[in-house]
Amino acid sequence: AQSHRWNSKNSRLDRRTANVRLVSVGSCCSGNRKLGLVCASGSQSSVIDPVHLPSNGKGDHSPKKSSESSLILIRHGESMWNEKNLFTGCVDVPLTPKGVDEAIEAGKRICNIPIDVIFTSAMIRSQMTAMLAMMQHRRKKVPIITHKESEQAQSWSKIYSEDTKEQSIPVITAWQLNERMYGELQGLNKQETADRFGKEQVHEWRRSYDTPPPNGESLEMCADRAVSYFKDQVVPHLTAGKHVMVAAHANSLRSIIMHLDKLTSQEVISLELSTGIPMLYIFKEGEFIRRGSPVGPSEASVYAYTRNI
Ligand SMILES: O=C(O)[C@H](O)COP(=O)(O)O
Repeated sequence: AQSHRWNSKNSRLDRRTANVRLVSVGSCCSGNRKLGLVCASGSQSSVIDPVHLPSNGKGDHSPKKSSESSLILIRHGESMWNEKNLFTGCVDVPLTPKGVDEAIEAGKRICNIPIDVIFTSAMIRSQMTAMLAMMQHRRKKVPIITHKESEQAQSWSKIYSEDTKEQSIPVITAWQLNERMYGELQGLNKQETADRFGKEQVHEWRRSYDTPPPNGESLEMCADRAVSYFKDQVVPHLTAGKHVMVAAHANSLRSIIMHLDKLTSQEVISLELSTGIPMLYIFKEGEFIRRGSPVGPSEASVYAYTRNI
């Protein structure tokens, strides 16, 4: 398990949900597929918060309409430059085999959470993470990257079957969700850079809100594009009752979580995201409620699942 700190004024999880895991506990008597949470604290384990997905008798467990939507945020799995401890930013590098495994594991953790639309950045490490995670999804719908970069791209990628479309999940790629541009640090080794410029200076570049790296983006500048895109393009889907997954990057997601959790520029300094660990929010009546996060380096990731999804 990787170390993970999610310290913020709004992220004090209900300890009741701490250290629980989402598991399928088989079908209950009415034939509904019941999902529950196994509270794995200590030696005791019990199923809490059972969730019933209505069955239409054909084995389809599409969630009943609810006033809630789920939002999954996930940082890409380990990339080849994460492994080399290099500043990556907007350099488009792929996952390592470990990053592939992290994406597959993430998919197992979210395999029962409904997903209707996926957003990724324009970078392969976030797209690989989304696709690999979706290979584990229970509904086995096919994630399809949408192409609207030109009229020809849009017309040449058209799907001419409503049934096939029904069995697909649109994947929308957006440069606005790319990692913050690390400027003249891109490609440099993080430890060597700290040795050269000082640990405090590099920490300031990496984690502060308004101090940009040399000729790069500050978190604030990254937020200007990532949070604006989230509000304009992602939130309307949630408002329409669609369940959304966003696969992106450490800092583009830090800027979005800062917005969701209303973190101050001081609090966001301590917000760290591990590679490949999904985080769950519930969107309800215009508000975002954190429903799960990894609670610590040695505990299973936490998904407190609401009754209505
Ligand atoms: O761009 C990178 O180097 C990593 O994705 C994030 O780097 P950071 O943890 O230094 O922000």
